Amino acid sequence: MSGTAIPILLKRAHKLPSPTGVALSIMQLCDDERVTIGQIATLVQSDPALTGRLLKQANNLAEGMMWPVVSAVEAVNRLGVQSVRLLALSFSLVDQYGRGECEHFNYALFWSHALLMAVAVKDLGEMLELGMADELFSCGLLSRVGCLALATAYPMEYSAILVRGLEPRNLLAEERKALDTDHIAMTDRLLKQWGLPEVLIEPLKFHEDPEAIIYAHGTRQWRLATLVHLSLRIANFVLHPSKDPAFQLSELHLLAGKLGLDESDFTECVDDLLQQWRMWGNSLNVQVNDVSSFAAMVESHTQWFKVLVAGEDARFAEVISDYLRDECKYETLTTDNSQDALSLALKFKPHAVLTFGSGQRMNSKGLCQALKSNTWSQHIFVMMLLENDDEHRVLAAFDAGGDDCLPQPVHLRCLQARLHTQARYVRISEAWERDHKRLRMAAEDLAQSNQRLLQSALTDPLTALSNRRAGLHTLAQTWSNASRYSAPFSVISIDIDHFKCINDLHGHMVGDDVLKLVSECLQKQARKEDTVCRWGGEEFLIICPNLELREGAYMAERIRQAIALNPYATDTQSIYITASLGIATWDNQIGSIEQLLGNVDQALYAAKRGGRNCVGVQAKQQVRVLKVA
Ligand SMILES: Nc1nc2c(ncn2[C@@H]2O[C@H](COP(=O)(O)OP(=O)(O)OP(=O)(O)O)[C@@H](O)[C@H]2O)c(=O)[nH]1
Repeated sequence: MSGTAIPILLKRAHKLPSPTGVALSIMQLCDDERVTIGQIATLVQSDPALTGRLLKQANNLAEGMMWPVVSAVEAVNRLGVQSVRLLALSFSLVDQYGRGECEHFNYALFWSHALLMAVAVKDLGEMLELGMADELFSCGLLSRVGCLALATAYPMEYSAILVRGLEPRNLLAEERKALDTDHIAMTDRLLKQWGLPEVLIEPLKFHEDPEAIIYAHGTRQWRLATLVHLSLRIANFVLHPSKDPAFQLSELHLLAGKLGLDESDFTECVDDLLQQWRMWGNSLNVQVNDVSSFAAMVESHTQWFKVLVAGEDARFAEVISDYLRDECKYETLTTDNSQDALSLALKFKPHAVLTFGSGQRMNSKGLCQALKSNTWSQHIFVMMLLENDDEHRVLAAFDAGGDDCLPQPVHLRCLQARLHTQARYVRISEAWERDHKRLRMAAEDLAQSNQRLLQSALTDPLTALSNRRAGLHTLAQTWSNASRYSAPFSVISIDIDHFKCINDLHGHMVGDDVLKLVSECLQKQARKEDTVCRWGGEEFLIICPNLELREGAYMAERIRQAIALNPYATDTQSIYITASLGIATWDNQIGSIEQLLGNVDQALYAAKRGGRNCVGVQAKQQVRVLKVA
């Protein structure tokens, strides 16, 4: 957190969410190493609501055991001291912060969402063996407590941000701009303060943006961060349904798949956790929606799967089509001839084609071959319904490019099961495709940022010339070319004369402008193949490949004149600028770049000593200064 915000936050620290009463006493007591279970249980008993909730949680854990947990001592024993501490904290926050001053912060929705995340992180986390149930529950419940903290500490300011309904990424940026902190940082701060395990806190930082996860794929930390993100998406799916629930669902299944959860296990688990969410909602007085089962939601959003039924027997085609529409909620079309089937496939873009018949109007084998030979239709799943399942017919169906076949009479339930698998495959592969596209875009963004970073690391910000580091790199390349092809090259150093006086007399801003003016002048004078760089302060270097000493000396002299003839004009006066230049050329005798640069320096110093505004030339261990008559 930077500058001004610390005092503001410190001033408002007392307004940040914190447990009170019995919960606070329990937390303090649990932090004492000598505490006994009996002491904690006595404290728990002083709060009947808390006792009831802990008993419920302990009995959830004890599911399948012969005797239910009935006393506070047993509950504390079963849950463990740390779990009791975290649960007391969580329940206390839910009780106290059900309402508040921040106008556009929906407190009821916040807790409803948090509770659903809590149950999701706990249930899925247990299934994936990522931690202890109660720790996972508290971690899920408080994973976005930073939002509540901002609403509590800055009610007016945060309300003004929330009313704009920003996307998560923009919301974070706005929070930082207006409050100099954000809800992710606040969550991190509070959870550390409340003593949640560090291994659970760290992954929470990435729960809104899984592409930013820094952990290696498949590690425990990666799985935790992905789990919390999945739980966030489940809670969003239930509480903030989008215009495209089928899309949201396919994203959920893809994420679950990444965590190794099988689709039917996942559906079952979500159904179970929705039930728990309702139970917890009642017990904690948190509002919960009356949602239909998750399995039913999955079922009702499979409508997008489109099937073209193309069969010679139009009546039978209608029967299949009606069944798929009514029972599976698929979108269907029927036809009884091959030609129409192709044009319908082009317009309707079905995910699957069911075809049967080998008469004049409908040639299912021919239709299958036509679909599989066109690029636009190759991917369509083609199922052929055969008159019987003799080996010859089955092999011929696959030879024609069919993806699957069923013998007639068709068992509609079997057909449904096969198409359902295909629909699931299509849904996952579409989601995968989107995921892949997002990753590719993220990789492109990263490559561009890296390129910009590299560029800025090699560029002088004031003059936009190559900087010293880039200059050294070019020198090394030029050196290696010269050694390989025995092609000479020259290096010219340019140092503005009495630059300190310009700064002292006219100020640094003018000094900067003069540096820019000189750099433009150098670029104009340099050849295309030369590299002009800012070597430091008021010194520049030009690396000139394939330039002998004689021509190099002419070029240096030309540059000197150009600088001298190009004064810097202010509104009131012209500032005359001169520079001293040194030049040296590579030859086989020079053993290193440092030696060559040393020669250029000698030439430059000679020019300075020789009265400035002139060119020093270093050749064959001799230095001379070119004097202009
Ligand atoms: N405005 C401005 N001044 C700079 C920058 N970098 C270095 N300087 C100044 O450049 C001046 C260089 O001064 P000196 O090394 O004494 O050289 P000089 O005054 O040019 O004298 P001679 O080279 O001996 O002719 C110092 O005052 C630096 O503060 C810059 O980016 N902008």
